[in-house]
Amino acid sequence: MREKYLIHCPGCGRSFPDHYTLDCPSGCDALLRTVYAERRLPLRSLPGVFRYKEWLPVEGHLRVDAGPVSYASEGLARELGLSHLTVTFSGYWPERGGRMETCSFKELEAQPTVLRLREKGAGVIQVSSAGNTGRAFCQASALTGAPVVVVVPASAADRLWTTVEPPNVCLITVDGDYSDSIAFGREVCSIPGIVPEGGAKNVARRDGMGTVVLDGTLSAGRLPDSYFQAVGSGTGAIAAWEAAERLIADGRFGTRLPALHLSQNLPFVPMVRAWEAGRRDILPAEDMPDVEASISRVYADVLTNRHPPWGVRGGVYDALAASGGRVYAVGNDDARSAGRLFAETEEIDLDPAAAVAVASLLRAAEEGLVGPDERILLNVTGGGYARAAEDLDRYPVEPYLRVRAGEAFAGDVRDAVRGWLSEQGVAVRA
Ligand SMILES: Cc1ncc(COP(=O)(O)O)c(C=O)c1O
Repeated sequence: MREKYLIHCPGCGRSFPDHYTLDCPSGCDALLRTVYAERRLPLRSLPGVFRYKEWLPVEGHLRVDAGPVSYASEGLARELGLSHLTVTFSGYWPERGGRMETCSFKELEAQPTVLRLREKGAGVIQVSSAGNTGRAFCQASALTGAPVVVVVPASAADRLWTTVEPPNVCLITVDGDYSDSIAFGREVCSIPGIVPEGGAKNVARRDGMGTVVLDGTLSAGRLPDSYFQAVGSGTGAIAAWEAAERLIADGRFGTRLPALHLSQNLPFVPMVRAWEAGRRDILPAEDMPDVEASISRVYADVLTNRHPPWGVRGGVYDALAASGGRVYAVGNDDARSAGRLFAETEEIDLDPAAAVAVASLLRAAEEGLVGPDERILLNVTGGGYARAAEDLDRYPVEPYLRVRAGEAFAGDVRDAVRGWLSEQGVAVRA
């Protein structure tokens, strides 16, 4: 039987079967990609994101309604003088079919990732997050029963909730920032049986996010000329580029890559600075000066990733270069007023990150960086929190362990996580 997909390394050119593979076995510094046997996108009559199952690295599917929804904008499009604006919305908006109950596109990543891991029998997944990603994985855990270890800064713990109970989550809060949580999460993965979710390296995350471009393109009938998104790690932007390449190879939707228009929130804009300086490297002193202070001042704090996959082969720099893209540094006031404008014209509330993307579109339209008749895809990466609060139950995820920044992952702390793992029926070696 032919394989549904293979993993391909753009570094050495080798292709191989997937064993939940995150890195090239030859050690190449490149993001691995999936290559699907089906070149033409077949659609499945399945719910949510699994409609695009043939281009997801999974065999089965989950019975979950959460997927991207796309529509031709009228209100915002009129306001901006754009004749072909497609909005692809990830969040809770039942009137439009939006059923992502944790309200962000991180559910597009979490569902195929949890399923891929289960199918490959790779172990229990570990996720470090500042909020939306962790919440999406808690929800995936609650829906599937899959055990998940989530590490977050203590200040973000109240962002972790689900709309169904109970998630099977070992929540560890770290009394420090997002970087401390990432460092602690790495140590947790030293326990055999716990595997890192892999971030941008994980093809299930990228292909899940790439469904935004699939959905927006099918809705509009052809590939967009321009694609707008706010970026923190930029994984969604890489995913958009890869999905667009697949649609070009499909042959039915156009031949040109959409230009990526990527935005970050001032004053923390490392990718904007590195791009404007024409650099493949992010230099902390130049691109992230006063890092703690600037992170504390942004409106959309989910965009404050200090280690984005920028210069790696197949990363964000390459995606911008290949597509002839642009970057935008958006101030808090502009983001807030763009969020209000969206709520007035489209009638749904936005995640602050999505408001940053809308602000970049406003600027592009005002400055003529996009033409009035261009076909535009706006990736609204999160929203509908107010709507969800009216309709849905909310179950907070309680911390299982609380640790200090820099605390060693040893002794009682390590034993506690091992104890939790064995409760899940995972064999834990000494
Ligand atoms: C709502 C929302 N939009 C955009 C982003 C940026 O995504 P990425 O970090 O993959 O670039 C995030 C990241 O958490 C997010 O939660």
